[in-house]
Amino acid sequence: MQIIKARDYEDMSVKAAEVVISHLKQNPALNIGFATGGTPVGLYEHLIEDHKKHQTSYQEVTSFNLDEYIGLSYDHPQSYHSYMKEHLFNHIDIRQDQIFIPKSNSLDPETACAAYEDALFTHGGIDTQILGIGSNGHIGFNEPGTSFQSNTHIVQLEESTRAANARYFNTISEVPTHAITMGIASIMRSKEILLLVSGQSKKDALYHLLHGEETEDFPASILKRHPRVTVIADHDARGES
Ligand SMILES: N[C@@H]1[C@@H](O)[C@H](O)[C@@H](COP(=O)(O)O)O[C@@H]1O
Repeated sequence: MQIIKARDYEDMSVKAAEVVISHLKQNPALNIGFATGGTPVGLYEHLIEDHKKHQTSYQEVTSFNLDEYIGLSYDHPQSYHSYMKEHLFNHIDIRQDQIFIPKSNSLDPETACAAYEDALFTHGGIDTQILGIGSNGHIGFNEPGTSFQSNTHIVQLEESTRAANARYFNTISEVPTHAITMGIASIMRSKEILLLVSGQSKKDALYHLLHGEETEDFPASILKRHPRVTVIADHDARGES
């Protein structure tokens, strides 16, 4: 696990964008795994800025998102479909038919999960997976206790996760209780993983990741087994004085 030390959120975002852009330069047909949440917003801003300034193209890119809520329409402002449009896809030249986000509103979500795994496989898997981390160690929406062997699956969200995400909704009761997420095994099949960690609220999670044991009770701990993980963590998340 390589650790890149960033000063603050902005520095973390710039450094993350540099990594993604360098991967895109090496492989314009990169398969990118995107994350949502507050953490990668700055990275996406820098990707958009770079696209406008240097015409870095996404026309050959295929994208896969980690997760999507069940029970929100795709055009609900807090759906991850809307998030990705607002924060990235509406501002770059990615092809609509190359965007994959779990079809959480399917009549048959189990089949949608299997179809998502098929799409990942058919496209040759993810080259560069961007990840955030929940304060309980969740990655994607894989809550503590999720099997390390899990593929894309339906999850019930922990109350702490719903509470953390309630800031985007009017009340916590509006936060969905379930989601579809890529599983731990699906994430681990990515060729390279870029984990972004920012802020004091993630300090304990980062400490656990770096120094704690590998356990399904802390999903991110599996990342130690992956041969190519880069963690970009800012000063507050590292908790250094
Ligand atoms: N499903 C998302 C994750 O993909 C994200 O990485 C994490 C941290 O979110 P944030 O970056 O807002 O702290 O929790 C959310 O619930």
